[in-house]
Amino acid sequence: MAPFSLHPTLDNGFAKGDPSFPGGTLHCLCSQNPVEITLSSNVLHNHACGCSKCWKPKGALFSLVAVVPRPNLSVTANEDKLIVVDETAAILRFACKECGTHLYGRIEKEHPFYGLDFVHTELSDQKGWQEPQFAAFVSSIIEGGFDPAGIDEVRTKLKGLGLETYDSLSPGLMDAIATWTAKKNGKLPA
Ligand SMILES: N[C@@H](CCC(=O)N[C@@H](CSCO)C(=O)NCC(=O)O)C(=O)O
Ligand SMILES: [Zn+2]
Ligand SMILES: [Zn+2]
Repeated sequence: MAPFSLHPTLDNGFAKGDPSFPGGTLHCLCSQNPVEITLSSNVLHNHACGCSKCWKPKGALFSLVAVVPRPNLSVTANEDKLIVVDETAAILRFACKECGTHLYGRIEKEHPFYGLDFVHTELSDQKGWQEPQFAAFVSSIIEGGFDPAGIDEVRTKLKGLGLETYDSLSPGLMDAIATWTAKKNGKLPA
């Protein structure tokens, strides 16, 4: 198998975050007039995502993506450079039109994760953000062109980093989605 990069933050191991970290700023990769967002809290559910929609740094197989309550996110510089990459997706991903970096993803329709914004903490210069908790949508990297013969090696590397691997989201998040659906369709009390 040719060498591959899971993600620059994962390849050589990563440090645990600081549970009392108060939040900070994230910025796109433009050298001039970068778009900046400010988070007023740490993130939750940080995870590696192999899906084709989440933003990945160049050469990486995975995205690192986390959520933050929507009221805790504000765009604090150069908002005029943001565009939505796919208006049809559930998660509307706001990207810098110059460098292509996704700053945040927001849900505007009825959805189990309505009220949570999706962010990439690697875009921050600060330390203390929650560390990755698991790897999601691992098989989806094949949709992106990864050789299926190498997928066991990918799962082994992720597990070696302490990240359990799933081909959708983690059981906790899948249960949260199922609970939301059951309440919506009346199978469970709202
Ligand atoms: N195989 C597909 C999977 C795409 C997918 O369903 N992605 C998830 C997770 S993104 C963050 O964890 C999702 O919820 N997508 C909704 C959206 O992107 O709007 C693929 O690889 O494309
Ligand atoms: Zn940019
Ligand atoms: Zn994803």
